[in-house]
Amino acid sequence: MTSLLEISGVHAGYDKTEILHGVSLHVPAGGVAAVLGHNGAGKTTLLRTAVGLLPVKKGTITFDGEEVSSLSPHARVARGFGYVPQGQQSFAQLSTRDNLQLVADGRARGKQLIAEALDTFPALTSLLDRKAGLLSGGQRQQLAIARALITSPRLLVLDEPTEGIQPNVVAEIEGIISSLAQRGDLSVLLVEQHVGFSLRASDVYSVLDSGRITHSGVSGASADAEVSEALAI
Ligand SMILES: Nc1ncnc2c1ncn2[C@@H]1O[C@H](COP(=O)(O)OP(=O)(O)OP(=O)(O)O)[C@@H](O)[C@H]1O
Repeated sequence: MTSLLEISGVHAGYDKTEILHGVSLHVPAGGVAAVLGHNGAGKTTLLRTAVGLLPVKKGTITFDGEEVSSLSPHARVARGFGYVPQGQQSFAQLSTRDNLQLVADGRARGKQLIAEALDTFPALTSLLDRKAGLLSGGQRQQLAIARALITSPRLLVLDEPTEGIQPNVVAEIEGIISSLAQRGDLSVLLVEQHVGFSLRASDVYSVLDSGRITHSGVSGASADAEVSEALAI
């Protein structure tokens, strides 16, 4: 598998505090890469650096063969980055429909893109008139991913999509991520704390510990023991 995203020896952080100390990983084209790690390991910092919200101090980020390390977040979105931050963010006072419409506005195939997003998340169809702030955590997460899909990303960057979500809905989100990855035209960089979920939904994994990748490899049930040991769980 060729890589869509290559992160090579990246150092990054906040002002004078370096959080990532030379992180390297790749997202296979049409595949899913999972990043696992404890709270505070630097997972969100890594995603924010990947999408351009934090500067790369050293190292490179390459997207589809082009170095994007110093491109703005906007320029990365234009190339096909879609970012779903932690916390299922959407406009709480707006309806589900308006939350989708806001992203679709101005896009040539806006209507069709909304229809496709609703095909992926049929549960949202009956919630179109409900304010986003009244949706459950799982429904809000679906809305957040649906909003990102309307931008037709080539790379979907997901930060802990199961955080704060009931176990039965976790399985649903897992199924959706797996089916998105089957489309072939979409790659996913996924940060997750659930080991089983991450290894089932991904093709490759990396374990991040204190800003360094300590373990990485091909996902699957056989990786479970190594990852659990790496995370000491
Ligand atoms: N805006 C900030 N300014 C300074 N330090 C920060 C900032 N945001 C996060 N940090 C620090 O960076 C480190 C990594 O945080 P980060 O949020 O990337 O970890 P994480 O692995 O995503 O954790 P979690 O699973 O809890 O979300 C932590 O020590 C955190 O305190």
